[in-house]
Amino acid sequence: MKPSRSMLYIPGDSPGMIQHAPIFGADSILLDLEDAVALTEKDAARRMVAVFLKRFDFKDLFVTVRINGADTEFFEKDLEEIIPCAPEAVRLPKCNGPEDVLLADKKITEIENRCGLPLGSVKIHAMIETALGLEMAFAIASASPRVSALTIGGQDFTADMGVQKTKEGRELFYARCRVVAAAHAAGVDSYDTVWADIMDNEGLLRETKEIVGLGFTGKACIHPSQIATIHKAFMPAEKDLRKAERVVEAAERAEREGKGVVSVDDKMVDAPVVARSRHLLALAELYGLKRGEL
Ligand SMILES: CC(=O)SCCNC(=O)CCNC(=O)[C@H](O)C(C)(C)COP(=O)(O)OP(=O)(O)OC[C@H]1O[C@@H](n2cnc3c(N)ncnc32)[C@H](O)[C@@H]1OP(=O)(O)O
Ligand SMILES: O=C([O-])CC(=O)C(=O)O
Ligand SMILES: [Mg+2]
Repeated sequence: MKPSRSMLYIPGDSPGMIQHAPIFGADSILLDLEDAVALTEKDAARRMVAVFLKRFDFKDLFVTVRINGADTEFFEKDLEEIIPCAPEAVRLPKCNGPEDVLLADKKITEIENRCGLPLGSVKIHAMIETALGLEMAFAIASASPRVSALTIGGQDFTADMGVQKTKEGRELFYARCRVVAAAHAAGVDSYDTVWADIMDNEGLLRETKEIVGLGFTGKACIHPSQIATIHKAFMPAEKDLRKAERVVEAAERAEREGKGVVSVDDKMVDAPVVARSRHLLALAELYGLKRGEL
């Protein structure tokens, strides 16, 4: 298993940015054909992204492409040109219900068949960007086995709701909770929305710690300088890891000694506490902390 904490957006019509993608240290990248690309550049961007997917060595980066929405004239063309190049996933913006996923799924299946690609190999990351999409979040996440992540687009969601997007993010709190729970219930990953202020990495760190606390498995970003901050926020705090180690040790000792319940730091340790502790230790290891390094 590889970490999937950071996903860097790169405009699909910026070859200079795309060619540097492997050096930034992101876990994944998102070549954008949607809102980062002007209407007049849509065809050129699509062609450019297809050429990069075919010819460029992205090393071990997880490469996804954000196509244009099912309600646009670009949707079919995007799928026709991008799927044969076999990106790991396509991000589907503005999903309002399972029918949007099913439409993309059907088209992708046709193209995979035609091109001799393994069926189901190109995944869908479905974006929740409207109030209607939010109400349908679980149905969207479970519409097809091709969906491997739900993501929230905070700019579009707040625009749809007619509210302002703030750094504190109260207006997104319910939507974030609902998206992350729907994703988890469907057994898929969850990506939080971008932090728009590229000069304010302190704010990004605070926000990322919050969304990690809600259970998101990753966060999108728009600038290479945001990647390290996101990774820092995903790493569990040292004091929490030390506590988790004590909990797991105590639980293993109790099991050897045939005891049901033990206490650590004067607090009862039961099965969910042990499960959470093991999960935290596993995450730290996934994010690069070696055993015994604490
Ligand atoms: C609401 C939404 O849908 S958000 C998602 C869509 N938006 C995007 O994809 C935007 C992605 N980000 C960007 O395009 C840019 O970061 C911008 C326009 C916000 C700022 O760009 P710049 O003003 O060039 O930033 P800056 O001067 O700090 O860039 C420094 C270097 O990083 C590069 N860089 C900046 N952003 C990125 C990026 N996302 N990916 C790769 N390289 C990047 C620049 O090309 C520049 O490289 P250079 O030194 O070789 O010339
Ligand atoms: O993925 C994101 O956060 C960017 C986006 O489309 C939005 O905020 O509407
Ligand atoms: Mg959006």
